[in-house]
Amino acid sequence: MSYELWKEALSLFAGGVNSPVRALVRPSPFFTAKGEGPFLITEDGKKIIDYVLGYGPLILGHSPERVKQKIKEQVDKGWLYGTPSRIEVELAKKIINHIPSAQKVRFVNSGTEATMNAIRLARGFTGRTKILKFNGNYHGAHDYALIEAGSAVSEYGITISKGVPEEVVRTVTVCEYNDLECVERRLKSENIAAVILEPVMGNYGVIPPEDGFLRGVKELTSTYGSLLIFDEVITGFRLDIGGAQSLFKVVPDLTTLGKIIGGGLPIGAITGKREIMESITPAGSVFNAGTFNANPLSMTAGIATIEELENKNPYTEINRAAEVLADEIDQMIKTEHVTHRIGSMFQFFLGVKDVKNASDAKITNRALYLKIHEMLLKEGVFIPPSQLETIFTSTSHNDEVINITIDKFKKVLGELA
Ligand SMILES: Cc1ncc(COP(=O)(O)O)c(C=O)c1O
Ligand SMILES: NCC(=O)CCC(=O)O
Repeated sequence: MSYELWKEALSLFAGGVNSPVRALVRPSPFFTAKGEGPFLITEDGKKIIDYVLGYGPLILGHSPERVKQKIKEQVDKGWLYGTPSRIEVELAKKIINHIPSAQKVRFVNSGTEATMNAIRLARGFTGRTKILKFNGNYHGAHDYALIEAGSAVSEYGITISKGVPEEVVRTVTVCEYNDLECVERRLKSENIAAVILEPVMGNYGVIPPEDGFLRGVKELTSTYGSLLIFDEVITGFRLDIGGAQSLFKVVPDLTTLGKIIGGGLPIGAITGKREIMESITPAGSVFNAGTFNANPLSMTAGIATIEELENKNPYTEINRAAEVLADEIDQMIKTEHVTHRIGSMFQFFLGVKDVKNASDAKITNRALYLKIHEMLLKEGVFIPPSQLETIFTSTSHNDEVINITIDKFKKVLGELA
């Protein structure tokens, strides 16, 4: 049973979990025994409609048949070689084929590793040290990313993580999202190696770039000799098969990927312009290595997932599911709020009127959001346990599932009114 496992977990893990966002589930975290299509089946035998989807990777829902089959076939061939393999070549070709900025690829094991290495690469390539990031953007859990970050960092009230050295903090400068003037000021006055950003914010609720913001940052970085890194760990292969950069037609110098490209298995990738990527070891001297880099099982699940996206082009369908649900919720909430949706990502902000950056979003009524999360979970619907995370749809969220979800929202919001 979940509750007994939770009690045990509290004695085994810091805060009972292995990633902090998971501890926020109310009234206490449920333990999952199985994932199937749009559902999580808990250790208590409850079937729950899942809009968290592993925090983004599961664009085809849980355990999609073809991906499962391909993983099983790969298991028969072994799951770690310590040598190059045909499958990493195949997945890299798919990424280069779809992502406009991608000319070469380095596979790593998480989004965190991807942005950490992309930042080192930008520093090594430009010979500069400073990085410009945006308040509330989340780039994983390494030192250079844990400064005014979104997601669980902000949810737990951490501005700069303890343990990050002062010297490191001084190498990172921060602007508000959508504030081009700030970007220009910083690029002018500080010697910046790279600007890193989420092309659509997905770690402070969903906050889209304003018209001209991404293009403006691109122009400014090229004027001042800095590199532009799009962190597409969430948006890559989700907003479009070519990521946000295809959707907005702005091509960065480097792109970090993760989540969907591993089909639900651990993965990350740094990709970008050939001449920059050539600085990575052993071609260049910006060091990267990893026992598990380009792991055969992750490569296989990634290829199978991208093949499904190529063959079925499900974007209209998953976007529509999100649109129907987001619109219904938007109309049901009678108090002041904002709903942002882009493609199959959305989130609602309670008690605010206009949200264009993390400072605007900071004052949303998070306690009420959590209450809604808790009441929905009781009804069998799992939305993220934090206002700052994104609600995702997948190809498994069909009309029936969406309609059930709408009814559950109606019930919960009705009870709260
Ligand atoms: C935009 C972005 N970058 C990086 C990361 C870190 O990825 P990982 O959790 O795989 O380390 C995340 C995780 O959610 C993310 O959303
Ligand atoms: N939006 C942040 C994440 O998706 C990360 C998940 C985790 O840290 O467990």
